[in-house]
Amino acid sequence: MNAKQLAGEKAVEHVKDGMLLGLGTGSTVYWSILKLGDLVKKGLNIKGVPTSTNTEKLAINLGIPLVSLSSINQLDLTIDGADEANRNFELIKGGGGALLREKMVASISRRFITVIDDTKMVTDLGEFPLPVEIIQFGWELTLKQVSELGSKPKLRMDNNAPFITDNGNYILDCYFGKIQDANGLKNTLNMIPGVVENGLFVNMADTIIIGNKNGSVSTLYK
Ligand SMILES: O=C(CO)[C@H](O)[C@H](O)COP(=O)(O)O
Repeated sequence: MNAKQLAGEKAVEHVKDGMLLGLGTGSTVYWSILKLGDLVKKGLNIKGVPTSTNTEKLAINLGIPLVSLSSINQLDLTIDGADEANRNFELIKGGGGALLREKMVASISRRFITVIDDTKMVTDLGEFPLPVEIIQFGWELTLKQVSELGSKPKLRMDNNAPFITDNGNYILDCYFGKIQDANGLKNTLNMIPGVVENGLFVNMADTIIIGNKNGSVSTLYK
């Protein structure tokens, strides 16, 4: 079993019958969703809110009942991946481009479990370029304003055309170097008018489940 599968499947042990779940996006939480699909077939009663069209399709194929974000006030638990995590439980997310919906879903979750492999646990955030979702209108201006904060933003591409998020927006991938004040940077970025949201998740994750190369799994609680 690979490290992502170990972490993804371990997280499902925290799921209880009757829960409303946030379903994250990516190749690690994929294993959680697969496992949930198995359990639903065996009678587990859960409902999920997907964080991307990819996750929505996967959940529908597996027979996991879904509800819309607008129809609920709170989720019991969200399971989602991350691109980097540190010991303060701060995360960089958005490598898969789903950061906006992921953050909206995480924001109404009583618990948020992050599932990662051991390569993603870091001392300082920032080696992974921070994804920033921006609107298409005037994107070059937004890129300039983000670069003035001390980063080197690059417009994310997909086969020679800009990558478009599920929300119809662009993504800037931004190298800031070591991120010392994740909360400050998160708030500063979101004050730029063309920025919709960024991939810094602060005070959201309460549990980090790490799949290790040697086949073990570590769980960190905040
Ligand atoms: O934030 C995300 C998508 O927007 C993913 O959770 C993150 O990119 C990790 O993905 P993976 O588990 O495939 O490495």
